[in-house]
Amino acid sequence: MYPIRLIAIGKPKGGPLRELEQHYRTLLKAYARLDVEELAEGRGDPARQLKDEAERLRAQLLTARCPVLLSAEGPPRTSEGFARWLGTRMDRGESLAFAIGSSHGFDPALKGEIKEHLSLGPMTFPHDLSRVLFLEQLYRAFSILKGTPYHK
Ligand SMILES: C[S@@+](CC[C@H](N)C(=O)[O-])C[C@H]1O[C@@H](n2cnc3c(N)ncnc32)[C@H](O)[C@@H]1O
Repeated sequence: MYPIRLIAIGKPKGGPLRELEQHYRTLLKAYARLDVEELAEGRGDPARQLKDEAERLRAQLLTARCPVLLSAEGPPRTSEGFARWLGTRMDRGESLAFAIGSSHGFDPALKGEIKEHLSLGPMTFPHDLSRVLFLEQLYRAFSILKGTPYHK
C-alpha cells in the first residue's frame, strides 16, 4: 500500500459529504495507506490567518518529497494525466502530501514555495467538497493505473 497524506485545514461538517468521503476512503484502502490530517483554521484577519495556517502546513508538507497544494489555479490536468503523474511519483518512491486550504485558500508565500499545484477544475469548490472530489480522483487514478473497469 502506497502511503499518501492529505492535510486539510478545517474539519468537514457531518452529513452526505462526510459519508461520501468515508466511501472513497474505504475504496482507497485497496491501493493506498491514506492518512488524513486536519489542522485548525488560523485566527485573526485573513492575512494573519493564512500566515498562521502556512506555518503549520509547512511543518507537515515539507517533510514530504513531493508536497502538493490543491488549488483551482493549478494547471488543468485530465484524470489520465493525474494517474500518469501519480504513477511516476510512486515509481520513484516519492512521499506524497496533498493539502487543501481554508476558506481563504493558501498564503501567497506558501503558494510560491510549493511548486506542485493540483487543480480539480477552474471553478472554486468548498473545502469539504474538494476533499471528496480529490479522493474520488485519487481512487480513479489508481483504477486507471491498475486497469480496473471503474474508469471508462
Ligand atoms: C473555498 S476554497 C478557497 C477559496 C479561496 N478563495 C482560494 O483562493 O483558494 C477551499 C480550498 O478548497 C480547495 N479547492 C477549491 N476549489 C478547488 C479546485 N477547483 N481545485 C483544487 N482545489 C480546490 C483548495 O485547496 C482551497 O484552498
